[in-house]
Amino acid sequence: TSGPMATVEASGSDGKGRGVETSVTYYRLEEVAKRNSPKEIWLVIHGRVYDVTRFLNEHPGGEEVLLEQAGGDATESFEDVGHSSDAREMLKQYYIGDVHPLLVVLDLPHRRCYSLRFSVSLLHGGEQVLLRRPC
Ligand code: HEM
Repeated sequence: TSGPMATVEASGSDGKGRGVETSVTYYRLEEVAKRNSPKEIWLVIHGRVYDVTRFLNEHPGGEEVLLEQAGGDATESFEDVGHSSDAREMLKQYYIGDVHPLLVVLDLPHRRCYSLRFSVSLLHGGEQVLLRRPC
């Protein structure tokens, strides 16, 4: 299979009488893993998927570090650098969807080692969960 696993649209009220609509596209980890070359680079940071292809030659930290993380979970390396709030703000322009939490969990028994973070809430702003089996 290919393409995003699902797009979930939700609408509701924000409690102040205003309508709120949210749309989240969920990707399988295998889909992300394919985008691992300079032609197309996707990264996962805190359970969110970013297409950083057009950011590659603009990254102040260089292309190399992004290529190293391409197609995988870059949460730890992104946080280790101590990126500024400006850098965190920039993430938004490259956001394309989320990693689906349930699929990630189901896939774990097949993996020898892993370190995965994702947000539990269907909508944004949920708790972060870290699942880890060290290599
Ligand atoms: C879309 C994701 C990313 C964005 C938007 C981003 C953005 C930035 C920005 C704006 C800076 C300048 C310093 C700052 O404002 O903090 C920076 C520096 C840097 N970034 Fe990233 N970055 C991303 C991903 C990564 C990843 C995955 C790594 C992996 C190691 C990384 C490593 C670095 C390094 C080493 C520097 C240089 C720090 C320095 O020279 O002081 N970045 N990045």
